Amino acid sequence: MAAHAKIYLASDHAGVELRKAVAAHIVAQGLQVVDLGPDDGSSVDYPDYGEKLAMALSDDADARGVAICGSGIGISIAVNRFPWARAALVTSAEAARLSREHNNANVIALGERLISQETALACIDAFLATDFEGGRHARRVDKLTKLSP
Ligand SMILES: O=C(CO)[C@H](O)[C@H](O)[C@H](O)COP(=O)(O)O
Repeated sequence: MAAHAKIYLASDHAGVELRKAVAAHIVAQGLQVVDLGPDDGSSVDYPDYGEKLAMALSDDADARGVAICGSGIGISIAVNRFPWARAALVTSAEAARLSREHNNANVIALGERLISQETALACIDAFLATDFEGGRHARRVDKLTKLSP
């Protein structure tokens, strides 16, 4: 990942605690975080924060995103409504690594209610440290971009 790249974070109410832990973890590595909220655990709707995150990535090809809700499912569905987003919902560092190597994922989605903080941070580390492999995977990712009904 480019050293100057921004990492945007967003969650719903069920992802606030993990999002704050992820933010601190990334900042401690000297990387740039933009936290899109919400600030506290008052109930909000994941489509709204998925949209905020996707829109923040719309004109920044180097940027990455972290999307968190209770399961990671709702917010990953929301983010993937936007054609420039490739959000990967992962539960292991191995899956996070593959999401970068094979899928060039620009967003990692996590479920605060389903995985431990330790696993989540290991997923983040793998996601940030891994480059896209290109080659045959580039052909497939290009096809993803062109898919339409
Ligand atoms: O989208 C989800 C479930 O697939 C997320 O886990 C949400 O965070 C969850 O639905 C929120 O549920 P709550 O009962 O309103 O806290």
